[in-house]
Amino acid sequence: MYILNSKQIAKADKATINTNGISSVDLMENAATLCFQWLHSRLQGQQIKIHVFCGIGNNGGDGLVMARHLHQHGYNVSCYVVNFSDKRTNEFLTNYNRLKEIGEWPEVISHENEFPEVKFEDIVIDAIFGNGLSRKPAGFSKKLIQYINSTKVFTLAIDIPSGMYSDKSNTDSSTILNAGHTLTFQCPKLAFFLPENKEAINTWEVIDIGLDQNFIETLKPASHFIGKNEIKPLYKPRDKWSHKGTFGHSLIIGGSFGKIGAVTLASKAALKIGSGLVTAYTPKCGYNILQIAIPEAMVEVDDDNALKYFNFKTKPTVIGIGPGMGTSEKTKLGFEKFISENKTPLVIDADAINLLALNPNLATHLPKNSILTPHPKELERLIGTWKNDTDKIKRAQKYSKENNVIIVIKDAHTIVVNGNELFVNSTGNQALATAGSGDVLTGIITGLIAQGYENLIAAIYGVYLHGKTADIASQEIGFEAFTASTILDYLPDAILDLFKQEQQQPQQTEEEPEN
Ligand SMILES: NC(=O)C1=CN([C@@H]2O[C@H](COP(=O)(O)OP(=O)(O)OC[C@H]3O[C@@H](n4cnc5c(N)ncnc54)[C@H](OP(=O)(O)O)[C@@H]3O)[C@@H](O)[C@H]2O)[C@@H](O)CC1
Ligand SMILES: Nc1ncnc2c1ncn2[C@@H]1O[C@H](COP(=O)(O)OP(=O)(O)O)[C@@H](O)[C@H]1O
Ligand SMILES: [K+]
Repeated sequence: MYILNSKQIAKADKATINTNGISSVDLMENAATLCFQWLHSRLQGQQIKIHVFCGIGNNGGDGLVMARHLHQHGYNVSCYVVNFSDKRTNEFLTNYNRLKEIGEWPEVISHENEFPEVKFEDIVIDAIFGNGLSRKPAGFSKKLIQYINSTKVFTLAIDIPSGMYSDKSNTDSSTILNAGHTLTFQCPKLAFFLPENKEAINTWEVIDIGLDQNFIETLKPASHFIGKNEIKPLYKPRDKWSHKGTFGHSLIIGGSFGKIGAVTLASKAALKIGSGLVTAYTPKCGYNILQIAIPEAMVEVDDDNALKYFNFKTKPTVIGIGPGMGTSEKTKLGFEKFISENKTPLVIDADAINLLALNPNLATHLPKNSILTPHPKELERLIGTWKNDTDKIKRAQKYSKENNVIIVIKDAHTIVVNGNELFVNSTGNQALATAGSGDVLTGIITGLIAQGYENLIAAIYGVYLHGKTADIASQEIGFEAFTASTILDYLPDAILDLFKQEQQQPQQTEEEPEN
């Protein structure tokens, strides 16, 4: 599914109206009615006080439509116009009149003295600012957002929490409404996945308002939300006559004294995802550990307690390098020599990223489409300190383009960056916040490339499956007891799940609407 930016959404709105013979007011009526139905199916007429705060643009228009339906269904609702400007859109005015026609006059709020009392047990519908936000809220609209936030009331945001831009940073979180749930139109917004918005975005789901898909294709959107529908077609079925040689040879380079576990986990993961052969290349101190821990793997050794020579004999299909490797001087020198001579596809993680960051010229030697898998701290070493999360993405895109590499920005929402393209992962949860889970990801991606998955696909697919293990396992064992080894245990379930029930609407809510 595409992630459209605010300009693309506005264009798609216009194109749908122009070519599909639907008026803008009808598009709004459909969109907002779906939002009303979402709430109605949950409340079933309960007399909870509902406050609908409407701006003066089309987001406000949505709020007015919802207020009308809520009144007509007998809810206890108060509707307010947040009068931050004299401009009103036609669709707003049409729905303002429709509300008046049923005898309901919205209250106009033009000053902070006019804020209604909002109680914790009420419900707020946030239709103040939507996709047309052009600057951060100020004055009494900012105060209103802060007031609503201070009540901790449940807030249903329409399209996007007010004060949040869909595709760029508003780093002043005090000007963003904290939504309990967001009903977003047509597609998820990039802002939902940025750590800086973690207070404002909680659960969300997409409301399909039927924008013209053919037109959206012509926009060639560069950002994608990766769910099961996107992943399933990537799966490569195995031929009956295939043999271990068909599925490539992964070489995992890493480990140092006290950190052989990292290379062990990555090697196991490469095997478990289906690499035909796996060799671990590690310091001598790792030999017995690896041979005992993984009977399926071969082991080659380097110097005593840390890597130095990087002179393995294996001829691998792909190399995963970095887990547990350390950054000692001898390892650094050996690594630099290795990178400047190596031509084999690479997955670069952990200390290999740290060493790359220490010597930026090395990146020019990386084979095209090498994959880097930094966690936030490693990313900062690589691309420098960012001002905000959109700056972070821009810097990663620049690094990716300059060096022809793919960057996997690991986080609660992992984003795969390939030049301008972004692939936002939909799976994973806080169970993965455990030592070694990144090492396992390195092994998974390496093992996928060994089997013939293209590098970009291996990164997207690997990140999805890695997260999926946590989604499945946490239903059965919770978060705490999940360890990096649990990822390996649940990889079979994650793969088989691709062929189970069809994907539902992308959403981050646990319940389905009742009919
Ligand atoms: N048919 C359709 O198109 C459909 C659209 N839909 C709905 O429309 C929404 C987009 O509507 P929209 O474009 O009218 O923008 P919206 O966010 O309501 O307000 C813009 C107004 O706010 C103003 N403004 C901005 N920032 C400000 C600030 N900080 N402080 C003060 N003022 C500020 C801005 O002023 P300006 O920037 O021009 O100075 C302008 O007057 C979209 O999110 C969805 O909910 C759905 O119904 C589906 C069908
Ligand atoms: N809260 C979270 N939600 C989802 N995924 C997470 C969360 N915390 C961590 N992860 C995932 O776990 C992995 C952690 O990687 P990393 O920090 O490199 O671990 P390690 O160095 O211990 O191997 C990444 O894939 C990251 O996306
Ligand atoms: K809103």
